[in-house]
Amino acid sequence: MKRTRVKICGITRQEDAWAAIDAGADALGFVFYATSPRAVTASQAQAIMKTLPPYISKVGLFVNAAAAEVQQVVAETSLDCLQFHGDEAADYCEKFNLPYYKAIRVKPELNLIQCELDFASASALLLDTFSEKAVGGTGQTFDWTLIPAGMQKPVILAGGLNPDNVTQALQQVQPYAVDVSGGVEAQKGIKSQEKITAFMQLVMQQDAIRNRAV
Ligand SMILES: O=C(O)c1ccccc1NCC(=O)[C@H](O)[C@H](O)COP(=O)(O)O
Repeated sequence: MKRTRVKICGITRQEDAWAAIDAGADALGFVFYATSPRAVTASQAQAIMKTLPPYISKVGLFVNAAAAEVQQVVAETSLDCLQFHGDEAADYCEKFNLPYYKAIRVKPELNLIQCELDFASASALLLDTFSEKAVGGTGQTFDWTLIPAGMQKPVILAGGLNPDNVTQALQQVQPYAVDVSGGVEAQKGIKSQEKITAFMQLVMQQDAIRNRAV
C-alpha cells in the first residue's frame, strides 16, 4: 500500500498548522528567510511547533543562510529536518546534525542524476520551479518531463501545485511526496483550510486509485 506524503510549506499560524494536520498532512514547513512573505522567526515557529502532536515532521527552510543562523534556529526550535533552498553545497548541508532535503530548481540543462550524486547525504531531493524572479514559493509549475526515470532518492515534487493540478502531477511523476505552499493559500502567508482539505483529498483519492490498480 503506497501513500504519497504531503508537506504543507510556509506555515505562519497555529490554525493553519492544525488545518494541515487535521486534513492528513505529514510535514509542515517553516520559512526562515526574512524576505519571504511566509517568513517566521524561531520564536514564532517554536510557539506553533510546541502545540503539534507526534509524528508530524517539522521542516525548517533556509536560503543561503549563515551556518550560525541555522544553528541558532535549530537550537531554539524542535525542527526534525532542514530544507536548503538556495545554492548550498552538500558539505554545508551536512553540518547541522539533522536530516536534510536539498531543493533543486529545475532547468532543462540541469542533470538531476548528477544532483543525486552531489547530494548523496540528502534524505530527498525537492524539485522546484526555476525562476529568475524568486528562489522559491513561485506558485509556478515546471516541465515535469525533465524528471528522469529511475531517480534513486525520494523525489519531493514542488512548485505551483494546487487542487487543480495535483492529480495530474501524481499521475505523471509518482513522486514520494508533494510539497505545496501558494496553492493552498487564501493570501500570501495565510493558508485556506478549504484548499488544504481539497488538496489532501485529491492526493488520497489518487493513492487509492493507484493502490487498487496494483
Ligand atoms: O515560500 C517562500 O516564500 C519561499 C521563499 C524562498 C525559498 C523558498 C520558498 N518557499 C518554498 C516552498 O514553500 C516550497 O518548498 C515549494 O517551493 C512550494 O512552493 P509553491 O510553489 O508556492 O507551492
